[in-house]
Amino acid sequence: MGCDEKREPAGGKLLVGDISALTRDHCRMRYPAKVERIINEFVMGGPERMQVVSDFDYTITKQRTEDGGAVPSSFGIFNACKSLPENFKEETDKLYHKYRPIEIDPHMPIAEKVQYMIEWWTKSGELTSGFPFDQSEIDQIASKYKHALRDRTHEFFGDLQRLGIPTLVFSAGLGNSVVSVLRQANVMHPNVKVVSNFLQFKDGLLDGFQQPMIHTFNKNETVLDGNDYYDLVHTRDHIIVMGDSIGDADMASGVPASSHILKIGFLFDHVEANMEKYMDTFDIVLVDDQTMDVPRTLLALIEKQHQLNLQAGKQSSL
Ligand SMILES: C[n+]1cn([C@@H]2O[C@H](COP(=O)(O)OP(=O)(O)O)[C@@H](O)[C@H]2O)c2nc(N)[nH]c(=O)c21
Ligand SMILES: [Mg+2]
Repeated sequence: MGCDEKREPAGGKLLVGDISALTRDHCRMRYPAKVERIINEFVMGGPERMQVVSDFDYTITKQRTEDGGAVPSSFGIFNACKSLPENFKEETDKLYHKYRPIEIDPHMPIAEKVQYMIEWWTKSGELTSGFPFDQSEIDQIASKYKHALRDRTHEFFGDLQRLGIPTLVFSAGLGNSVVSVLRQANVMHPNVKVVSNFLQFKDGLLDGFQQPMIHTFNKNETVLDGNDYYDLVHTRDHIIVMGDSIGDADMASGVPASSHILKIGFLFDHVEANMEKYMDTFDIVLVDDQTMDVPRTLLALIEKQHQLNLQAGKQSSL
């Protein structure tokens, strides 16, 4: 805690009880006072100290659509492509049934799981090898799902661009699908970076995934170490993390310990059974909220104060 704590936004300290998006029934917080403190830090620090880190599948895409239609994951979009070899789906399904239970096993230590995840992504990469493939196939399937993003996603990415806030979309899925959906939804602005597994080609044929491999348990800022994006964000110590899985809450691990991190979790499946764990893990838990309204509210508060500061700066220089 620095001397920032004694400073307050121009209109006085913000209270969570006065922020209507945070007082709605489906918005839960275990420690509202902590959320309030972080929001005030964010507002005082301004956009130049902010960064956003978001999961893709079922965080940027919806967990539930109006027409009840299922939204495929990024791997699911690839699996729906027509030119995959006959046995591809069968073989990757076998891997899924073997490794998925390990990924979500509540009893196995993470260190042990990591080896299995490396095995899974490696074998999946091997199956994704040795046949011709065109990105346009992914684009065609992805175009059907560009409307399956959370309501006001377009506005949210617009806010982030206007405020110049670096936004990392982190996915242990397939980057080619992630970028295709984001591009076709017109939100792939220059401030947006996708870190994920991208297809690799050799001699005109698929050759697995590019390095570094991003799997469930290294999906955090430590894998960025040393790359350009790390240089861009490592001084931005005010971080909004958004995800739908418990593991997503760790996406900002690797940033300096002094950072202020606000974790937003979207909870949809088995709400009762999962609530306790989500409340332990995320600062704000949004239950069946298929919008970007809460993160947008935070950005609006930051922008309002920023504009007041700019105006005050102009007046004092007159
Ligand atoms: C290697 N591999 C991993 N997965 C799953 O893809 C998920 C991608 O991880 P994520 O990016 O954290 O996405 P999420 O938002 O869906 O959690 C992992 O959690 C795995 O369960 C996979 N799913 C499919 N269909 N095929 C694969 O080859 C495959
Ligand atoms: Mg997800």
